[in-house]
Amino acid sequence: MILRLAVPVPLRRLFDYLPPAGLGAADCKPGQRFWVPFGNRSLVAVLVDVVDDSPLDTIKPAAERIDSQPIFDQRSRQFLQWAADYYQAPVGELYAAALPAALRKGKPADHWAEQWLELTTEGKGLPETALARAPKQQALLQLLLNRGRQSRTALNALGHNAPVCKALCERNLTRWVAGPTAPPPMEAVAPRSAPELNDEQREVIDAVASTGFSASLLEGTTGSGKTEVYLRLMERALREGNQALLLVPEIGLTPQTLRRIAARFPDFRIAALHSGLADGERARAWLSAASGVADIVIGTRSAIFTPLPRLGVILVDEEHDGSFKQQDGVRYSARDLSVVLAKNAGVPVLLGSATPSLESLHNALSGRYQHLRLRHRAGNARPPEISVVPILHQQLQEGFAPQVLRHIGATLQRGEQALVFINRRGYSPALTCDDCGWLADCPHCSSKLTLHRRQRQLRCHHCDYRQREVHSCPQCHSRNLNALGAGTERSEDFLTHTFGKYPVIRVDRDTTASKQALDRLLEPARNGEPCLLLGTQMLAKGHHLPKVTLVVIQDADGGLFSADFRAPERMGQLLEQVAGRAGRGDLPGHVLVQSRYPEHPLLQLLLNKGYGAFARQLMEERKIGQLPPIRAMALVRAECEEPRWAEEFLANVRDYLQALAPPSPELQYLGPVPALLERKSGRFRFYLQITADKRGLLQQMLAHFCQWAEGNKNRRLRWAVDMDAQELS
Ligand SMILES: Nc1ncnc2c1ncn2[C@@H]1O[C@H](COP(=O)(O)OP(=O)(O)OP(=O)(O)O)[C@@H](O)[C@H]1O
Ligand SMILES: [Zn+2]
Repeated sequence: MILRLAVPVPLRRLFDYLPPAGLGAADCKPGQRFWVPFGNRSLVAVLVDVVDDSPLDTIKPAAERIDSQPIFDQRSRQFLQWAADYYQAPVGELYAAALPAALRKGKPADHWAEQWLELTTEGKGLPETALARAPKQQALLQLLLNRGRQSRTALNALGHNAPVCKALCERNLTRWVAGPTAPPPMEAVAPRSAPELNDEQREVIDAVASTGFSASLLEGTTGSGKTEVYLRLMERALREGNQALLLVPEIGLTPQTLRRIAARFPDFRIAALHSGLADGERARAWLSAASGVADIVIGTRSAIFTPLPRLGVILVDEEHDGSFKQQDGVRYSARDLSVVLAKNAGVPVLLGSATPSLESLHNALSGRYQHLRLRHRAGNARPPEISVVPILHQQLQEGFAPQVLRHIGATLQRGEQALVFINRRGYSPALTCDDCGWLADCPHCSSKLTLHRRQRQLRCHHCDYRQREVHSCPQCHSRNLNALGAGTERSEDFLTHTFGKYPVIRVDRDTTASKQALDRLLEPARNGEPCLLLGTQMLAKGHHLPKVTLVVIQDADGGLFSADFRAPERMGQLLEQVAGRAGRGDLPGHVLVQSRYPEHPLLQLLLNKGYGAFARQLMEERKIGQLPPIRAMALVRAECEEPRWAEEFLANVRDYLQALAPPSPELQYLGPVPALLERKSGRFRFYLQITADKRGLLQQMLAHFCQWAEGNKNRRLRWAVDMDAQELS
């Protein structure tokens, strides 16, 4: 008997081992983890297959079995293999990416096994009122009758203490049994009932069949009640005894989101998977999902790889969000994989957004996905009114046009809230010397350092390099240093100075180190007091603040002239999402967009016709340029401290690939070219771009290439395949 294991090393194959000493065929099941010797290291590997024979002459035994039961079920193993093939990723690394850190490091799943309290036959048969004189015992009994067995963790969280459990056990009404991991308890919230659906929402829900595979894009304007649609579809799956998976963007998984869901589903077990959890809690949540105990699984990108044995529906919120694409290591798209998983599991998947990605829109317009729409805002809210404020020859104050400042003042005076969007954190994005022209550069990247005045630091936003703020020029010693341009800190100072009577709340990565911090910061805004919110894209998504009636976009021009063909799409999404924060309650909303190019046709289209028309125009341009999503695109990336090596390597790659498949109108090569950020963390970065009519051909070529390139012996050069690349940076 031979064990075939996925070992976390950068090689695209499985590895054969003998069973650990003392274990037989019946002890080794696919999906269990093992410690295996690899070179002179010991690694955590996952058993994928048990076979009779191996092509190898000498095979080492695995060192030790870690799990008594499999933790990856068959469907998740197939899914991971599929993803490894599609993204040209080493399958062992993909398994590692699927596991939470504590399990990746080899802690046995049994460590989180739980005790469960369940009813005995006597307990089940007890008349309703039998324990009326012991109300605590009665309450516990009722809970077990209504909701089935309960984990010790859940009972503690619900306030059913040990003596009460013991009393019921002594009466032989209940007993403790060993069972699977339960999700970490959530903070208690008051249950909330659902609003009545409007007609549009009902049509959308009816259009999604409850069983069998289907993929749908829900294109629903901001504030149209998409979340309500997700909740209803989840509810339907839960009532049928299935698990629901909700994927959210990285900044979308806030305590507020969790509370909203917990309030709707008090009777179901929720496992949240996100980076804010301690290792142990995250392992607990993951195992509770993998064993089928958790009913609802909410997570960011990597949650797509969690085994879900009872999966019944998948929902992807803000499907256009860039954080669904992993940008290093195994470069997968959780959004795209969600459709594959739904297909494998035979369940519906719904991708929702007010600003769908061109990829999903293309799939919807070509009929591959069902195209569902919510065109109106839910409740009484109306769409906001949008105006452009030209700023080219205007006398600006710290980047704000005078009429914009007047509008902000008037809004606050009416007792309403204003939101100012600035897509740059820190005080100023460039520090320069007025005498000699010196500019504060990152020593490791081809980028400038951002001044963070609060911390008295200069920081690189690409590699996180930090140094003390300087007050004289390191080159000519002049003290005439000039901070150019404004980030959130600088605007905060200015707006606080100008509108001092009202609280100014700055929301960016620096003020919201934890998810709880964001919640706390937004507290005054949720309470409805007049205040001024100021922040980066963290403010653009998901927040529902009915008193925000004015949204100011300080600089709309960022995406208009970039070398990245996706930049206008991202700009459009961001502007529409930010604008969508205005007027979500009963009060009408107004959006002011400052621009140096108010006549730019794309900006005009976006502001006058909305994102839908804008995106369809971009699609026409992609057709002309034969760019994604019309064609498939992959990048081969290479980076090295020695730029020549990376460039040479990619030139060889190009020769190799062209020998396999010569360029043609259907298959085009570009590069090697330097990445938009040419140097990062001391390494020079280049890519080779391949666009193809047929995804299958691209896949085949790249699979051959990976086998060839795995032999690359230059340890200082890193290379990677980026299938369906999202960024050219
Ligand atoms: N059928 C309904 N009747 C009344 N109010 C509703 C209904 N559906 C949703 N709402 C309310 O409308 C508001 C906006 O809904 P929700 O946050 O779900 O919108 P959304 O489409 O997800 O918005 P966005 O994409 O901008 O985040 C919420 O306060 C929600 O409770
Ligand atoms: Zn840097």
